[in-house]
Amino acid sequence: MYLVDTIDYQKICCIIKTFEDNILFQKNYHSTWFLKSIANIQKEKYNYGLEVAFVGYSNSGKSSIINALTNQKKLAKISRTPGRTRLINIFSVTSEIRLVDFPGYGYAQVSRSISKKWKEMIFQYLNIQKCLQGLVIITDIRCPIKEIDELVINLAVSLNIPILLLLNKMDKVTRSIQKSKLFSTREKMLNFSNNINVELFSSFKKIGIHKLQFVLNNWFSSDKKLCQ
Ligand SMILES: Nc1nc2c(ncn2[C@@H]2O[C@H](COP(=O)(O)OP(=O)(O)OP(=O)(O)O)[C@@H](O)[C@H]2O)c(=O)[nH]1
Ligand SMILES: [Mg+2]
Repeated sequence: MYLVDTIDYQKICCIIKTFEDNILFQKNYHSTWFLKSIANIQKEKYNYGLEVAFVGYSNSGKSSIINALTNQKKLAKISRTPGRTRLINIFSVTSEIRLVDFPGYGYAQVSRSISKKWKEMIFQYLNIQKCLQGLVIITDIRCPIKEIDELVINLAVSLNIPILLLLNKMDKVTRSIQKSKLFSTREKMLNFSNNINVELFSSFKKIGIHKLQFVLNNWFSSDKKLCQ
């Protein structure tokens, strides 16, 4: 009897804590501010606090998702022209917590050497960034998962970096396509790991924001050690 009570008490405390974290961070995401743009991850590596990176193919909607999450229209620059984000843009949620918006990988109109540099930057970043708590990979729901996405997923899995894969622009397809794409992508991700979270998202319709916040809150949870 006593044991059952203890377990219930622990469960309740855990639920309250998750709830508090969500309330706390929901406010904080909205007051996120631009910290700086950097061109070279090696030189400017942050070695304090916690961060989450947003990566994906050019034009998949990385910057729009950061704007939707923070409920700000112009925090991250968005553009119809792929390849708009050319530097790594870092945003601060608090003095210890950062969101990192990467240039999109793989776009034909950006010269091959620049595109190659951006890819290398992401691989380098994943390998060296000790503050990284998780990786949000963004794809356009209408496009197949690209080989470069798979390479990034493989590397993140091998480094034990948690992944959230967002199928963005869900507003562009019918409900049945949304469902089947979600199902098939979840199936596909099992080939990499059984721990990859896949969700639908639309920054236009503001769908999926709460799930995104929930995952980020977990990654940023106060139990995690700040890197120093
Ligand atoms: N329909 C629809 N369009 C979207 C959505 N999210 C982003 N877009 C559009 O997609 C285009 C690219 O958005 P960005 O946020 O700049 O994409 P990005 O991945 O940051 O692009 P790069 O920085 O160039 O790699 C813009 O025209 C956005 O308005 C969405 O949920 N639905
Ligand atoms: Mg961008």
